[in-house]
Amino acid sequence: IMHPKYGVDSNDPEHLDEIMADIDKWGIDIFEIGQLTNNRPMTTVTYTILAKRDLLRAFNICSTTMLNYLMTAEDHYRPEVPYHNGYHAADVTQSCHVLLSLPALENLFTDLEILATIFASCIHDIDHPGFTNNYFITTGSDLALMYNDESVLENHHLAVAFKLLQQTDCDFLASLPTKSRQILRRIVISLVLATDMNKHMDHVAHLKTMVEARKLSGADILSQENYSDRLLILQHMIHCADLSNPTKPLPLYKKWTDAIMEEFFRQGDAERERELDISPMCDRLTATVEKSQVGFIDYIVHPLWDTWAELVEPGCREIIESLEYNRDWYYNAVP
Ligand SMILES: O[C@@H](CN1CCOCC1)Cn1nccc1-c1ccc(OC(F)F)c(OC2CCCC2)c1
Ligand SMILES: [Zn+2]
Repeated sequence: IMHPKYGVDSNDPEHLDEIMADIDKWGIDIFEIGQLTNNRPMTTVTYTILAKRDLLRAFNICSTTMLNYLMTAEDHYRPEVPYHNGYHAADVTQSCHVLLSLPALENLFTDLEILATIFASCIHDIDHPGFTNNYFITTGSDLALMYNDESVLENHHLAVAFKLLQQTDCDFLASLPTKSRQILRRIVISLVLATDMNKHMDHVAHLKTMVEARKLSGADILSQENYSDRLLILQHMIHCADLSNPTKPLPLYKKWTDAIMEEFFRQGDAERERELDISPMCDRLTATVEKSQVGFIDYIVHPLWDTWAELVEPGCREIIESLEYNRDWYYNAVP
């Protein structure tokens, strides 16, 4: 059967054609894609990328099954959660798609590794409840009990995503040989676990070590890195994509900031209600949004992207410039 061009129907196909022409560009408007597809940004973006990269054909994936999985997965993101919903999933997936195409990474990854990265990105926050790992741990939730306080949400996202494959007509990996399924599962688990902010410092340190080692060995291009280095690069890539909001065009960045702050404030409201300590930046009565973004960029986002930029230079120059422009904008907006 034939499917719509981007996998989903649109109320304005011509306009969607225009927007989707930028699918390979940093700064595509994910919010507009959602408005044109009845809130299906994740399915639209992921299906388009997999089809464009010819991965559906490469792995003999049935389009109907792929779309069944993507729609079901997108239905398992919670629309009432301000930030961690299908729009964020679409954003991280499309950002990884652009990073995978950087010249320095050309011909480095296998099709299976690329499929795994796109799959991991689109499900990496599935069924996110809109509260942090720390909230579930300190409130002694069943989820923290289930995962022994270790990467609680990330383990949950993985379990939900793989469970959905067991639904009839959703197993888009059915035609993969068992060995490939096992390799893909291994990569997806490792990439989603890598999005745990607790792992941030280890990431940056580990990638810095690899970049330094390559400098010493004089290897000027990334080629045929060993498996563990390739996996490390993909882990860093999805983490960069997850923390890429401050590197996007300012109007988009501001929308992401409004969304995450509302999500954090709702957690702060719940903590106040339960007479718990209110987490940093979660108190809507005392928050300093602009100052927090400057700190977020200076201490977390810029150091992370600086390391990445060194690995893939000069592919990220514009992205870093956009980040530095945005940082100055928020710095000057501090009341
Ligand atoms: O929570 C963040 C890291 N923690 C580290 C410990 O201190 C508090 C912040 C990362 N993270 N994790 C999930 C979502 C986000 C996250 C994503 C986009 C964010 O801002 C903007 F780009 F939209 C964002 O901003 C928060 C509020 C002010 C500073 C950080 C957060
Ligand atoms: Zn995320």
